[in-house]
Amino acid sequence: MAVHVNRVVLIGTGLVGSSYAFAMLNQGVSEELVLIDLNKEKSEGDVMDLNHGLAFAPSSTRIWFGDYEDCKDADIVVLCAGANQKPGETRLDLVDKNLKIFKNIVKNVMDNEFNGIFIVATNPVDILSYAVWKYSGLPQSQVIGSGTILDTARFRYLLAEHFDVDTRNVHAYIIGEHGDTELPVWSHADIGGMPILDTVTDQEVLDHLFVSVRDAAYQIIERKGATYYGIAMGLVRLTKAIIHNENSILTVSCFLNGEYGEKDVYIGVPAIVNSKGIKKVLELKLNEKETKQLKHSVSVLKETMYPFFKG
Ligand SMILES: NC(=O)C1=CN([C@@H]2O[C@H](COP(=O)(O)OP(=O)(O)OC[C@H]3O[C@@H](n4cnc5c(N)ncnc54)[C@H](O)[C@@H]3O)[C@@H](O)[C@H]2O)C=CC1
Ligand SMILES: CC(=O)C(=O)O
Repeated sequence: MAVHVNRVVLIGTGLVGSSYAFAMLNQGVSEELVLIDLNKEKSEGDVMDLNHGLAFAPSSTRIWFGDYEDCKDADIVVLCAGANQKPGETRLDLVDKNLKIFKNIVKNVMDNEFNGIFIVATNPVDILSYAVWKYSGLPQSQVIGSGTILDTARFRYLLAEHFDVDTRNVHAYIIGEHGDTELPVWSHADIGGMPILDTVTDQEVLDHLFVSVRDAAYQIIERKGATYYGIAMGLVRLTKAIIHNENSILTVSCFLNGEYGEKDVYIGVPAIVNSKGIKKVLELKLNEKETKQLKHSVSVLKETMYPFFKG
């Protein structure tokens, strides 16, 4: 019997993509990593540079500059190609430009009979995940957006700082659009089994923590032009959940088909992720305020994307 060699194809090796490739190598996640980008020179340079680090990696990875034919045998295709936000731009402002880029990329991938899992990182990530599902014709379970994986990580970090505990002991989710209408699920946030709302009752403190999460990307973009390390590590976490068939719960952008009373939208919610992709969307019991906020987030996404998909 032939031994399966796991292969990840990364399309878009800019700041996010190359940080992802670096993190993949450092964590020894896949046996093969293929880089594709319009900017061939830059990508070839990355391949050389990454290969020179192999002697220090925890396990061996074959890395090369490839083309769309390499998608045929891939387990995962990670999409980081496209425009990023300039200072003052929202993620939704990128929709037109990046949808055009994605139509082309997804066609090239599917022309090579790809039947693995798509991971989408490019913004606006919820709308582009919906687009990848539509353009590819793959089942919804095989298209996963990074959703609020990064926002949730930022939230956990800021809460950990506030309470002076290890980030990994904070259990709290940001859900909704990966963008300005996202929301914190305070009703299910706990540290070591103790609900945060039992300890903090000052709404101003809670609001300040959340706003710092929601606006983190703007703060970073103002300072250094782009964000990439946090998302790169989040994408690697997601890749590992798929490659190792982990059944891990992550806040990713997935298709809602009645969950939370919503349909026909990709949005960030907790879901179980394994080698088949999205195994199950978890439906948190939200309070009235959270339910309203999620509904608003869904409607903003639909209003933005439907003109591109519904004639
Ligand atoms: N989901 C999330 O949490 C996050 C998402 N992002 C998003 O990731 C995306 C990438 O950001 P950066 O890496 O900073 O941008 P970048 O400009 O550094 O890199 C984009 C890359 O895409 C390539 N590209 C463009 N069109 C292509 C095509 N048709 N085929 C192949 N490659 C193509 C470019 O040559 C470039 O190398 C942006 O949309 C950004 O907003 C960024 C941070 C967090
Ligand atoms: C750019 C972006 O989406 C983020 O850092 O959250």
